[in-house]
Amino acid sequence: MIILETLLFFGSIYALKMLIDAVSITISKEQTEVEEIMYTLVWAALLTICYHVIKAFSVYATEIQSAKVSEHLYAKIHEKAAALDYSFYESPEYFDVLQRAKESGYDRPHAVVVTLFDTLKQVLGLFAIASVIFSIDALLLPLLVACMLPTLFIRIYYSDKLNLLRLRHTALERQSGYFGSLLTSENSAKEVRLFGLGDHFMSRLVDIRKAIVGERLAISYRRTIKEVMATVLATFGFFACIAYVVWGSIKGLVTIGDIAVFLVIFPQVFNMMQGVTNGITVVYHNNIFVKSIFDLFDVKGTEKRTVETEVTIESEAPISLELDNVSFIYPHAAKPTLSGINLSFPEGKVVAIVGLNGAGKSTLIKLICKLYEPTQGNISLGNVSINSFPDRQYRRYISAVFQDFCRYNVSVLENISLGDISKPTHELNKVKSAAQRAGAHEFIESLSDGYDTIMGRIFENGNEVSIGQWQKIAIARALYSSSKFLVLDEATSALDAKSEQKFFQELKENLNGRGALVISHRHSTVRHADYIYVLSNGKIIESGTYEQLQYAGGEFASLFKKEFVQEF
Ligand SMILES: Nc1ncnc2c1ncn2[C@@H]1O[C@H](COP(=O)(O)OP(=O)(O)OP(=O)(O)O)[C@@H](O)[C@H]1O
Repeated sequence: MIILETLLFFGSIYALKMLIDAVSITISKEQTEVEEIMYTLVWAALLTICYHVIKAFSVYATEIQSAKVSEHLYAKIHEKAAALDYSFYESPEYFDVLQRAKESGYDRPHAVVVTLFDTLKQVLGLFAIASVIFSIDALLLPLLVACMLPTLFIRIYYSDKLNLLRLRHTALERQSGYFGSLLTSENSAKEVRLFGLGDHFMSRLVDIRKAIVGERLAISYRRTIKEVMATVLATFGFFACIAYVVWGSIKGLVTIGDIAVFLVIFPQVFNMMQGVTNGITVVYHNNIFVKSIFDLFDVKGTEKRTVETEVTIESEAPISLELDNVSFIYPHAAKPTLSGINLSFPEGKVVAIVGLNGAGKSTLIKLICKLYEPTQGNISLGNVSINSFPDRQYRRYISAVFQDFCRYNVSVLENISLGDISKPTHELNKVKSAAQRAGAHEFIESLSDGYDTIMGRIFENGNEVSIGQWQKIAIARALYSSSKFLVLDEATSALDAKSEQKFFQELKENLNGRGALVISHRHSTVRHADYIYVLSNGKIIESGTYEQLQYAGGEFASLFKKEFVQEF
């Protein structure tokens, strides 16, 4: 379409020149050649109409193309971010790459496509015009090109400078985004008001923004000065070309049609050359941003073996998840968080892990959920190393309620059924049963639309519920899955005492033969466990049944004695 559009443009210009020449011949011969004039006039009109029709459709085609490219890349960015290992969320460098890709995600590819087509059109148009100009005088063309080159070089030079600045500023941009979100998000709204932190965070935000914008504007200022100089130079050059052609017409070297056409197309050449220079600069500039997207696509997963073939666990008896001498050190951390952990987590049993803050309990859960690999030792499921399982298959065996569980702003039904998206969607009976076991059914029924109620306040008609009620939904989500093991990391911390007691009293029955790994600081929770491990500074220091540990009078007994007294 662009080629057709250019040919039509060139054709209409040429028909115009023929028309002027026909008119000037008529005047010089002092005889009227109406037929010839009408003929070229009709041609010029037809070509101009076709040119405008094709041009309109060409704009539409570009819109389709750019929308498709943008949507595709936008989807790919999110797909890539979701597919990367959890460990990437430990790395500030990854967040920088992700931030740059997200920044460039939607607008930049669109801008590249639109500008690319636009510039291509301008270049083809220039070729068409160049041939006309060439036919007037061969010297004009190189002169015109030379006029525009300094502007092009200056813009490319400063695009590079701005990009280097952008790379240097990514971390600052993230910081400013962070302080911005503290000022605007619901999560921080209460504390910001209560502690009067608004002005404090605002001044941090303003300082960062000043540093970012100040440097950027300083570069833009230097670029503007140089551009003005180059444009003045180019304009002198263009007017020198006009003088040259006018002089040629006085000498009788060019026809009236030629000079008329030159004067008609001259402003267009000027604009087109400006357009091409702008286009090349914009494509170059935006391409730097688009490169950020490909930098994200190039991020490789960790060195983990990727297993494709599913494993069959050959055991009729209940299986067990075993940790054998497992140690773990976080990337960039100085010392291990877990050392020499031996632990058994059998199907059908409730196992508890207790320990002080920072003992390594949540880290242990991350290893069990295969979000990290142990630095040493082995984790096996049904006597098969978990490294032999494809991630997807392994995670079908485990469901979890994390301390920082997700609050999905979708319907209650969807919220719970997200626990197992492989099940036929929205099996209301199974969802209800999970909600009943989590103690959530009653409050769900009291919501305006029951299980169809949209949760959270982000979307229209959303219903906010209490944190404890959100936690019950998260528990229902985990119970809805058909996994063989359930991990509960402080999963009942927001439940009222009555609900928590009921939940743990009925846990065994509600587990339907699954295993449950419970992390809790509460005595009332731990005492329901079949077996307890005590973790301290990343090591298991005691293990046994509740009675054995109380009797032993060690760390566990001293940890829970006080609370025991308080509770009763
Ligand atoms: N992402 C991380 N990178 C580096 N070190 C970490 C990371 N997360 C936790 N740690 C370190 O590991 C230690 C154990 O943390 P973990 O969250 O496993 O403790 P926990 O026993 O679950 O504590 P709590 O009872 O407070 O939830 C912490 O002291 C912390 O220093």
